Amino acid sequence: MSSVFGKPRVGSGSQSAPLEVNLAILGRRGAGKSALTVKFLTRRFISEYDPNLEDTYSSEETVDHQPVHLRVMDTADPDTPRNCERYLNWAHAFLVVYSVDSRQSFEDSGSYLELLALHAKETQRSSPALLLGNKLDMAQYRQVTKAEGAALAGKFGCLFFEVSACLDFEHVQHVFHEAVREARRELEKNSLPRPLFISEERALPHQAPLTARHGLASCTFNTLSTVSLKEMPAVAQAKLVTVKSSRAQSKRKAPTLTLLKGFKIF
Ligand SMILES: Nc1nc2c(ncn2[C@@H]2O[C@H](COP(=O)(O)OP(=O)(O)OP(=O)(O)O)[C@@H](O)[C@H]2O)c(=O)[nH]1
Repeated sequence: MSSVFGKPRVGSGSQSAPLEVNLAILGRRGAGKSALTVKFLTRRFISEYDPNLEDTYSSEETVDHQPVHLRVMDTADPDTPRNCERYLNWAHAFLVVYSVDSRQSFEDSGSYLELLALHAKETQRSSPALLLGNKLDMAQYRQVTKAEGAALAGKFGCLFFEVSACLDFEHVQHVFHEAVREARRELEKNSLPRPLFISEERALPHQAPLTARHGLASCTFNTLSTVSLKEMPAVAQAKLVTVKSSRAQSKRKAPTLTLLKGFKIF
């Protein structure tokens, strides 16, 4: 299992091994994280999910003619984010989702973006985030304007899209592929040769864990509670379900699809 979650590889052409990209979907409960994930993987909109299940799915994609092994973690933070390090340290890119008909979900998305910014500062390693205003089909009940979404994204320097999990698949796919492109850019940047330093070996001063220094892994999220790192499950324990999108898209080839969050898709 550990090899499944191994080190990312950056390839440049279709001949090379697939690029491996881990993508985490964050957002308040009910924002539509599962619906978007399932839409992307299967082209279908499914309206009911078990909100307490968190799964990581795997899909073979082709982005800009390059094969990509994409893993998508559909997170399920309870009312307060818990054990955020499980995705902060795992993902190469993040989709932060709010619902255009929920002001509260928009505010929470801002807190998630702050959490990501703080983590990037702390680790000196930034992972791109994309902000998604979901449920565009519910625009008549808007509580968040498009301009507000764009402004929040601008504040954190991330891409912004309004989408709907129950409208066209192509738009949702485009957003996921944009996340792959962003992750790829970052991975390529990090894989550039770095200057070589030869320094005297010295014991590192004791470093307090990230949690203790900035309260980051404790995921203080507005008024949220503190979380013990010991509770954090290893990512490799996450259930991995492989959905090949080409098969998923064909009813004939895949009469019964792999279960997603306990739901059979026919
Ligand atoms: N109209 C509409 N409803 C949506 C859309 N996306 C999700 N929903 C509905 O919103 C509700 C919540 O969607 P989920 O996908 O379960 O949301 P989530 O963010 O995964 O929530 P948790 O699983 O609780 O973390 C469900 O009833 C979905 O059917 C959308 O784009 N449009």
